[in-house]
Amino acid sequence: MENGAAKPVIVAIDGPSGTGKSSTSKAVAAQLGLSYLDTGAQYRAITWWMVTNGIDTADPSAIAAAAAKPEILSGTDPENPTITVDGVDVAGPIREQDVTAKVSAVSAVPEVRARITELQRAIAASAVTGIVVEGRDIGTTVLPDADLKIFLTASPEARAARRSGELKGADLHTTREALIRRDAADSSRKTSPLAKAGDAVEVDTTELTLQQVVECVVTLVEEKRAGK
Ligand SMILES: Nc1ncnc2c1ncn2[C@@H]1O[C@H](COP(=O)(O)OP(=O)(O)O)[C@@H](O)[C@H]1O
Ligand SMILES: Nc1ccn([C@@H]2O[C@H](COP(=O)(O)OP(=O)(O)O)[C@@H](O)[C@H]2O)c(=O)n1
Repeated sequence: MENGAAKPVIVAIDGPSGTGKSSTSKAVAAQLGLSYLDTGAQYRAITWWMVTNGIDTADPSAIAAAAAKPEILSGTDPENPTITVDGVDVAGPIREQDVTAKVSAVSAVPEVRARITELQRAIAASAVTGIVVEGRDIGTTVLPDADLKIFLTASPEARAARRSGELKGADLHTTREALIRRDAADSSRKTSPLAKAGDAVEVDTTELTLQQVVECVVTLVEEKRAGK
């Protein structure tokens, strides 16, 4: 664009657990001066609130009835992403095992998805230079008009090895089984399941370093901006 600021660029990055969405999205956003939104953290935050407030996460109607109650705020600086629920910093607790085990059940409830999707669209619309939004249904449902859609994949073995590395030596087999179970639940739910958008670029990260994946996505964004 000649005069004034460039049009904000919207990048959607989806894929199963451990494919590199968060690390790639943060690095791409930081490199390109864009905002960053981790939508998985929002679903984890609402799950944390349900657990903390004694809501039965196996009861979809109880979850639906409480879905509007917590106030979830996401900080979108890729160098320092933050997440609070009713003013409480939950960045640590939302990564705990109990929340991880329950998040797929909570995120499958349509009232939860409607609430969180609305938040995500408002955040994306207010990003001045643009935003990288990562999750499961960003390209298909949340931001179907995104300028660029990426779908990251990797073998279950690579994903489990990455996750158990993070969880400080957690058993590889158990981690792999838990990942596969969560992916199956996320892919088979009725409301906006984990899926590749028809116009998404698929990148298999199994044999790539994080740096290679970041370079690949940065190049794709730059090509889009140049109108290629
Ligand atoms: N291409 C890659 N090669 C090796 N490790 C990676 C790669 N991409 C990400 N990782 C590592 O794998 C772990 C999970 O990555 P993360 O970005 O959290 O995945 P996701 O957001 O898809 O669950 C992190 O420890 C990250 O540093
Ligand atoms: N856009 C999104 C993002 C996450 N989620 C849900 O939130 C969970 C946690 O997402 P996450 O990105 O933190 O997952 P991990 O990278 O920790 O595996 C997923 O397993 C989904 O159940 C979703 O339903 N839709």
